[in-house]
Amino acid sequence: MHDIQTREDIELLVNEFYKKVVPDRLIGHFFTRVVHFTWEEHIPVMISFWETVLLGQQSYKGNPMVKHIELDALYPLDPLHFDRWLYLWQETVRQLYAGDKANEAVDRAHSIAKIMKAKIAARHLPG
Ligand code: HEM
Repeated sequence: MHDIQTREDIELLVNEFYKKVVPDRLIGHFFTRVVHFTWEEHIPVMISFWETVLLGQQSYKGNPMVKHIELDALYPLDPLHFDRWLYLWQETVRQLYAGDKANEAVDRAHSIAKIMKAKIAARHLPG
């Protein structure tokens, strides 16, 4: 088993991740019913995001925080959704890759999710 080294490695990771996400009972509906995006556009954005995070390519220019605040307004995102997302992400990374970048993919997802969860939870407070 090798480490994550190229955009193609990330492409496989993202595609395999979504094979688990789409039929998932807890979070699949966000991708199939809540948002109306096209996979042809979304997949390359996700690949670029992880290429930027892990391989330093600067190919992603966007704001995931804003996207998820908008998503939460359409259908409330709660901690269980984040836990499920992270579980499936970690499972997919571990199935495919081993090494520093693979560890980083898991760790960075957890730290980004923690920030997203906190910002979204704060928006759910009254007042
Ligand atoms: C509760 C867990 C999550 C759910 C249900 C979820 C769902 C989604 C959905 C439906 C979109 C498409 C939004 C749109 O195009 O309108 C999206 C975009 C995205 N998500 Fe998540 N997400 C979750 C957690 C995360 C986490 C933890 C990360 C990062 C580690 C992440 C990274 C991204 C990125 C980079 C995009 C693309 C934003 C853009 O278009 O610029 N997501 N997510």
